[in-house]
Amino acid sequence: MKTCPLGTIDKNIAGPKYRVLGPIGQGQFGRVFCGIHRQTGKIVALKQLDNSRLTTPRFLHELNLLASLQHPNIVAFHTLEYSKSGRYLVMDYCEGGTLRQLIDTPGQLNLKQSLQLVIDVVEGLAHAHQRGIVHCDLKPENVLLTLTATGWMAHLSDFGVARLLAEPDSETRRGDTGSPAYMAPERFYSSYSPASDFYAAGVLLYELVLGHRPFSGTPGDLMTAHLNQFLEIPDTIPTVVSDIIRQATQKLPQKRFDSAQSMLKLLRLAAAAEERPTPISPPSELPVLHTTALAATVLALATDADQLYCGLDSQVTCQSITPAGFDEPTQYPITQGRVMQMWSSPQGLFIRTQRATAHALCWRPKASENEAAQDSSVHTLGTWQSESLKMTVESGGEWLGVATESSRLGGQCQILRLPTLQPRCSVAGSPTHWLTLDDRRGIMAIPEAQGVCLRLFNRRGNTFDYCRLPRPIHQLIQSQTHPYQVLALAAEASFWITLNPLRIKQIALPLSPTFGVATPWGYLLANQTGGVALINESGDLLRHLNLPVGNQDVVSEIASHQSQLIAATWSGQHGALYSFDLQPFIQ
Ligand SMILES: Nc1ncnc2c1ncn2[C@@H]1O[C@H](COP(=O)(O)OP(=O)(O)OP(=O)(O)O)[C@@H](O)[C@H]1O
Repeated sequence: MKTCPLGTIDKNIAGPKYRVLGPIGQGQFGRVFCGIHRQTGKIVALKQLDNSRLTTPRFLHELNLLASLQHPNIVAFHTLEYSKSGRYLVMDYCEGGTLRQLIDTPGQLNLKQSLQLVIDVVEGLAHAHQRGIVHCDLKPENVLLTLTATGWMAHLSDFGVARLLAEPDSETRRGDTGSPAYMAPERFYSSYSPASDFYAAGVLLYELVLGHRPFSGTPGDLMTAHLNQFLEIPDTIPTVVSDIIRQATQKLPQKRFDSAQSMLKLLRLAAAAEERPTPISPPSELPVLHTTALAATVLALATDADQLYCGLDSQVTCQSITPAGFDEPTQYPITQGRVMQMWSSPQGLFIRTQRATAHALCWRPKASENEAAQDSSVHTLGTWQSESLKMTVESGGEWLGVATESSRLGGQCQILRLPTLQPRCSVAGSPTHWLTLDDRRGIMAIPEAQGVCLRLFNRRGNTFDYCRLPRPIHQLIQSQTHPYQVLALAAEASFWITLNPLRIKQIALPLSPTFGVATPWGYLLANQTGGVALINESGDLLRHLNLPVGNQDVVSEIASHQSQLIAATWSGQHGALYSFDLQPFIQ
């Protein structure tokens, strides 16, 4: 067992060509891993095929079917790998997880997006049916998701139960039945046809639109319901959508859609007619805990266990946060230019400043126990000349990342040890954003024609392209509790990303955030007009809130302190520092 870059598992488990990054799931026939092709850097799914649980005929059956199917809406099968630990199917990796996970996160899909996912599914079915293959086990667990510029794209997976239309009867009775909650009536009698898949697609559409399945109970209850009960569809659902569900779920197969194309035609009509935005519940107003007047705009905010630091033009103020509000501030003049960014860390406060093309990093070391906080002074650690410079300080305060742009050399990123600035490694590239994840690895966002590529780099300066996001991002935030979890803020939606193994969630937000900070319970996002969104550690939207700031006020920075949100506002002449209690909203 060796330590692999993103966790502690045997990275050679799937043979020499692939390095395993982490386990992603457990199927009936073995574990599924996220892996990377060592030579090309392509991320793949490695599906282990446990010899004891998967008989050779069953295995050859799935393999044959998979190899004959190549379509954008079917998870692509690449090859079969043999290693000491067994056989592995190598498949395209779907970073969005399963449709089941998306359905179980409320508020992520509107009707148009749900229809688009069912269109994807039926496109995949159309391809399989053309090749004489009936899936026979369509359900949200067997639909995997990838990210595209327009949202989620669905891919059919798991053809383990699939049948060939021309299969003789004896071969079809292998005991693989499918999932009763989505099974067409004839499937309970071992009969099947493409219409059986349309039935399951109708149940899937019902579940996506209404948030629950039409029938529940034991397998026996489900069989009785599918054979005898009609689906009840509320009047609130647009007629064109309820007509599709009704026709797809007719009890007699011959009364359902006669082909995938005829179902697709109606689904596309319904999606084109559906332009309603997702309803957004009105935000709750946050009660103010404390407020203090400010004479200048706050350009940067940071907090530690009991202090609040405000970067105000060419000075930093430091004040205690007490139950009664903010104490009188102590001022530290900064001689290197304007304060642009601050990081609070166990080593003290780091301050990035800028004057024209001159950039500097200043440091106010943490006061030792017998030294009064105001005794510690601010030192300049280093200066850089560059048109543009991006800096990042690792949360432990041990590593500094500096990305500079040179017309001759292109982009160059350096990792330096803090506070000595002793070089650790350098990485080529011009990231728009980057983070040092720990003392061994970091992540950078490299702009591409459409969106960004997230590139990992290690302490030796090696890089590999890890995943792509379909939209440009304007901030990358590292989680406080999981170093390999990040939130990427983008217009319209943000992305919650875990890196070991790779998993991406697109979070539909009620606001376009300008500011974001990590907290012990998740992430705190805000825009300039006082809209706030709370995201939990799993990447789910907890609450949409509003700061009761004046009409003329613009939020210029935010910070978090325990369960408080601290916000600085500026109206052009006056400013204020507010604190708000988030406790009731994060439980
Ligand atoms: N290509 C893939 N990309 C990303 N994740 C995948 C991929 N294939 C499988 N997974 C993940 O692994 C889990 C298990 O997949 P698998 O297909 O083995 O199990 P299953 O759906 O229970 O199927 P089976 O009935 O064959 O056991 C899935 O739920 C999914 O989370």
